[in-house]
Amino acid sequence: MLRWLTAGESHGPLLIGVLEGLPAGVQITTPEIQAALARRRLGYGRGARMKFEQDEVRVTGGLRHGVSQGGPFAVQIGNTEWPKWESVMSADPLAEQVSDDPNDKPLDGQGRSAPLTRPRPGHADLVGMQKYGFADARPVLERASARETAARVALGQVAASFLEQAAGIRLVSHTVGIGPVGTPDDAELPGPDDVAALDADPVRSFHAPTSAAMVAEIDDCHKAGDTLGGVVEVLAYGVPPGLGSHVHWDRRLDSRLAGALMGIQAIKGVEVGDGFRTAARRGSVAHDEIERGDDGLLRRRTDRAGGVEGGMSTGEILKVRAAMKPISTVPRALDTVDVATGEKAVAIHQRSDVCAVPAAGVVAEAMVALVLAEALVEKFGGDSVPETARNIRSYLESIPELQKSEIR
Ligand SMILES: Cc1cc2nc3c(=O)[nH]c(=O)nc-3n(C[C@H](O)[C@H](O)[C@H](O)COP(=O)(O)O)c2cc1C
Ligand SMILES: C=C(O[C@@H]1CC(C(=O)O)=C[C@@H](OP(=O)(O)O)[C@H]1O)C(=O)O
Repeated sequence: MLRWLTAGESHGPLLIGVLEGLPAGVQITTPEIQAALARRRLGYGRGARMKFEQDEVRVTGGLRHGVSQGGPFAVQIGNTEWPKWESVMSADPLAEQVSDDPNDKPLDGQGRSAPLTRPRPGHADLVGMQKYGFADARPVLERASARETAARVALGQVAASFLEQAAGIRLVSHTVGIGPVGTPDDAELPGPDDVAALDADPVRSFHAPTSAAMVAEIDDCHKAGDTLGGVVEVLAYGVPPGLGSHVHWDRRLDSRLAGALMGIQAIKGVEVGDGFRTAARRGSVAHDEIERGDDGLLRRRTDRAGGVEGGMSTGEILKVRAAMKPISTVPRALDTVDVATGEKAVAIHQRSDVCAVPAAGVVAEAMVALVLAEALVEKFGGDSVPETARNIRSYLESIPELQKSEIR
């Protein structure tokens, strides 16, 4: 069983990620995790914080000399902004605190401690205050913030290394929509060797004309004091048939992928394969017909299903999309109510991303890596990478000749 947890606040000293159940023998280094985190900070339209925030990575468990040891993998990601937030986010009571009320904030002379009482529509502020009994949105936004996704990307990089080393599975993510600008449906799909080119594109698009239109849309939106969402796609190459299961809803690979992707801040919709587009087709052109190739292997003529049938991977390219709503901290601030006075107000805004869709793609890739790694460990077990790899080989060999299919 593979499990993962994150902890830490957006403006706290650091984030923590723990991955438990990882086999021994995964080769991974701190600079590789650092590089994965740098990819998450990429993307035209991100705000001021991403320019100066340096993710300070420290692996504190599970790794020795660049190789996983079978125990829980633990990573810390320091927030370089922490010195400015030390008193606002102090874990312990401050010496100058005068009240016992946990909602009373001591002044730190920087204005950061002022209670946030003008909840932003679309963020977790208001309902989080109601639910947890806070008079201030600070503690809510600190954990609702997508800063937390840095920890997931660090863990996802470990999962991705395991997938590649044990099973030859490689992942790619790219942006397919920003606001109203979308990549044409017949555009070429990026492959695993295109990751560097994608990371070099300002919006992580694989289609040059669309990329330019996306950048123009972000510029336009920025000028208008507004924000944007969009759609990202994650592709996994080399996934063997049989991950997940048809036998129970919570064992289905598509259900687990959808849950993991919907668990990313601001994701409002998930598609597996052609998803909603398939719903508009007739059955004769909605499914992937099966044929036998000259090499004797079965294959699908198309991949409309996105590599999942009956809740199990088919061996075709796994394709999932996630739709992100526009950033809710809108510079031209939205109407709200000041819950300290009951008066009409505009929502809090200090700084924010205009568009974080390219970063969300990197986070989505990490979530897919974690789900696939969990499904791989579940199906093939193994306490070490060679043992998992051996089990995969033995399973693939055991499939009867007339049922053997291509793995793409
Ligand atoms: C990579 C990434 C960056 C984000 N940056 C911001 C931001 O700068 N400002 C903001 O208000 N929301 C930002 N968000 C979105 C909020 O985290 C999200 O709207 C909030 O958690 C509420 O969304 P929910 O209703 O889906 O939980 C970002 C999300 C992601 C995935
Ligand atoms: C810090 C990150 O994203 C943050 C996500 C976020 C939000 O509300 O989700 C709000 C912004 O933070 P701040 O309010 O401190 O400027 C983003 O910068 C990150 O991705 O590392």
